[in-house]
Amino acid sequence: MAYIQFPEDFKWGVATAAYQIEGAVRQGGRGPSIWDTFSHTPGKVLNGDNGDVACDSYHRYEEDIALMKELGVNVYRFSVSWPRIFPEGTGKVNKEGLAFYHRMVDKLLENGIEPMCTLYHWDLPQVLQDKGGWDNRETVEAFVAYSELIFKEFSGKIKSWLTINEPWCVSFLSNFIGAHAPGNQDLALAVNISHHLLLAHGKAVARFRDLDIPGKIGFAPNVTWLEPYSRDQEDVEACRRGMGWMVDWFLDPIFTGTYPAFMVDWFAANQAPLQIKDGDMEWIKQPVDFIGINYYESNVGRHNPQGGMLEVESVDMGYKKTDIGWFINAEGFYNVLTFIADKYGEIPIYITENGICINDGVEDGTVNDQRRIDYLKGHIAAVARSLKSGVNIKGYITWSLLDNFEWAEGYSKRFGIVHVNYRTLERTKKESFFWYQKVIGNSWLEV
Ligand SMILES: N=NNCCOCCOc1ccc(-c2cn(C[C@@H]3NC[C@@H](O)[C@H]3O)nn2)cc1
Repeated sequence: MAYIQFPEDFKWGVATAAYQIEGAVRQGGRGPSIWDTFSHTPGKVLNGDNGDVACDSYHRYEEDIALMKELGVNVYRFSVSWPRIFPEGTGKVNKEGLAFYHRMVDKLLENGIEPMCTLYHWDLPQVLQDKGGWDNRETVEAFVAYSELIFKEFSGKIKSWLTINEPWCVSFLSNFIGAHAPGNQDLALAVNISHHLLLAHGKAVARFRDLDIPGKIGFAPNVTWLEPYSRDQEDVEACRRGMGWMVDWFLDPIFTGTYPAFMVDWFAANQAPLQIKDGDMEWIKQPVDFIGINYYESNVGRHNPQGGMLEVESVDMGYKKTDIGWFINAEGFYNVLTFIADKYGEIPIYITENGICINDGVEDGTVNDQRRIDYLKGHIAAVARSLKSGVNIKGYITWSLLDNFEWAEGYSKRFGIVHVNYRTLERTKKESFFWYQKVIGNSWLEV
């Protein structure tokens, strides 16, 4: 049996997010978020599911941390629920909310697990949405004030910070495609929101520096790889647009201080002009200490004038699919990681999300999710291959510890290495849990 050994200081972890696991939405002083509103709007979430209870991790976090301890992770990536801290988005602070996260972070530290905190994982306070949400520049300032409070409150306890999770999902998926909260379908609005998200990120990073908070800060874009179906210029350019939309649009401004011109022009031609105010790009290009990369799938892309706003379509090449219908292609993971390293240099990278939707259930007390083990093995091998190619990857954090509320798919789609019975809230360690435990324990991959 051959082994791929990971670097001595390589970190292994699991990830979750507040709205997807906490529940207790009307407990502990929490205010409503846009996902409370969206999930309670008929037709928005499969089966009418919502995050009211989820995995009840607000009450069961000690059980979840015990699972992490058994797993052997060094890092736990979680998110703070903004409306649990500021029920109205700004103004009065909910002390019960702060106390909950102190209890949770203290328990992690007691167990030798490093907390990695995502400040924004999609649960915008509804009061701010009622005032325009991310389309309103006041929300940018509200995010900076919320970030400052959390920086100061947890300074010294939390030393790894992520500002915004998957800004492509927050802007385009949620305000152009409309599949996520708040469910708008307006490209110009989505482009403006993407700019405000980057501005909020940059201003929060600047505040982090000004406050001299110990630790490192980054953000977590979701990325994909689009392989051209042919070498026809039309197919190559169509794939460039698809990657430009999800990757370059969010990384170029931070690393170069400019948006990719070909995408600015494409959006303008689609009646969605980018509106930048003086000084915005200076804020956005604040240096970050690392980037979190969230990767799930890649596609083969082809030009199609009827292929949506970008005129690109995915070609089914017969790759295996996950239970959410995404293609499985670890080669694409390697390709996008080396693309990012080639374009943006030596910036340290954490894989902050990688995982697979496999809906296997519990049979005789076991969940035999071999397909998840196969996916994780192939994608962790792609991380090893990228490391060998010089990509500066510092850690791998799988999505997710627990089956949880998968947004518009509700509870029908399971990403966890631990199964959750949503009626009893019983946790059952899947076979992938034990497989990942061995990988972490040895910090090597058997191939
Ligand atoms: N591209 N065009 N699509 C056309 C039509 O799309 C409709 C739906 O699209 C998408 C695209 C992407 C996603 C997605 C989900 N996760 C997983 C979460 N990551 C953060 C964490 O909370 C996980 O739960 N990452 N990405 C969902 C839906």
